[in-house]
Amino acid sequence: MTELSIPRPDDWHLHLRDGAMLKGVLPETTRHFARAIVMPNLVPPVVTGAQAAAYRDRIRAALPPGMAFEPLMTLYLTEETDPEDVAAAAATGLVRAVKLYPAGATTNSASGVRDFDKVRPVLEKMAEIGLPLCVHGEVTTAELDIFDREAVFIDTVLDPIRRATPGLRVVMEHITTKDGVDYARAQGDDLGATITTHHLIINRNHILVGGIKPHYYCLPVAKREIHRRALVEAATSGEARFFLGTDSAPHIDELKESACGCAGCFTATNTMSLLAHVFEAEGRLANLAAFASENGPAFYRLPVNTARLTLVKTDAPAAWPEKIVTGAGPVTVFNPGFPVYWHVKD
Ligand SMILES: NC(=O)N[C@@H](CC(=O)O)C(=O)O
Ligand SMILES: [Zn+2]
Ligand SMILES: [Zn+2]
Repeated sequence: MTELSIPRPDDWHLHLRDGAMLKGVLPETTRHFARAIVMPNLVPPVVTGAQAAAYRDRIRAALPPGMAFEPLMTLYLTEETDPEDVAAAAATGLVRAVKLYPAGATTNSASGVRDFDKVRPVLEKMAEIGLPLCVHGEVTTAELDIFDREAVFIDTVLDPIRRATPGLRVVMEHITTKDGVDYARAQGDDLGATITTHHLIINRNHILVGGIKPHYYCLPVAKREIHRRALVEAATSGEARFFLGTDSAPHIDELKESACGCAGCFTATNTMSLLAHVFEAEGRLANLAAFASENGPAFYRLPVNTARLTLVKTDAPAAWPEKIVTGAGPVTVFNPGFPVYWHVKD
């Protein structure tokens, strides 16, 4: 097949940041995606309904002229979050999910949750109203090996939270392990899991072999090849519980290429080309629509987009800029390290 038409995709996990960075990276997403679940880990974080409304307005103001794009807002769960504020923000459709960051787990997560008993009333309210909880699933215990943090989180935090809060709808964000895939598959339809573009392409060798590659460093960190294979198999399976969340997370080069480089891969620009490549290599191009365009809306109880996106395979490799120039500084686009022949038709 050399041409593939799918419903316009959505990104169910995206970092847009704010200010000059927002302005610079937003067109990279809106070019291909109709909607995105926008992560709330700004500094300071988006905690209240009023802050989410103000952030949504800043995103709308930064949109390229004439561009239709719907930001789906999230709230950053803190130990002080007010269940009534969450419910009010969800009732108007402003807020589509609440994000749980264990304190210290990732970029800008210092205000995250330490004591899960403190957020129990919010979780119970969310279960009542059907509002999904999006979870960064890594424990932060200092002694625990960074490659084991997701698997241990599932057993010691995620599963107990779900058992204690019947009816709570949960999205395991950016799963990176076979353990995550297996756990997701064993649950009912109240659990979904997003998979990023880059975790379908890199394993931990890509970060470390032949010199350290800061642009491949993200959290959760890429794992062994058996885990990448499990993610590819899950993403391309067409199963309803797995959907695309790019976790495209821009950081300026200066902060990535540093003695203490920060976590995040920027994939908004070339995600659709990369996904078509991965799905074709599995012989599962027919399931790309499910993963990128259909399963996410079904989980979030939203309609599939009526507009469409066409991908074309050509003899010449697809080209994209090595870096996006933003007012905050240059942001390096994720480089898969191999040529990709699929590109999005204008
Ligand atoms: N994924 C990352 O490596 N970084 C994200 C945070 C996150 O999603 O954990 C970021 O905000 O930069
Ligand atoms: Zn995360
Ligand atoms: Zn993220």
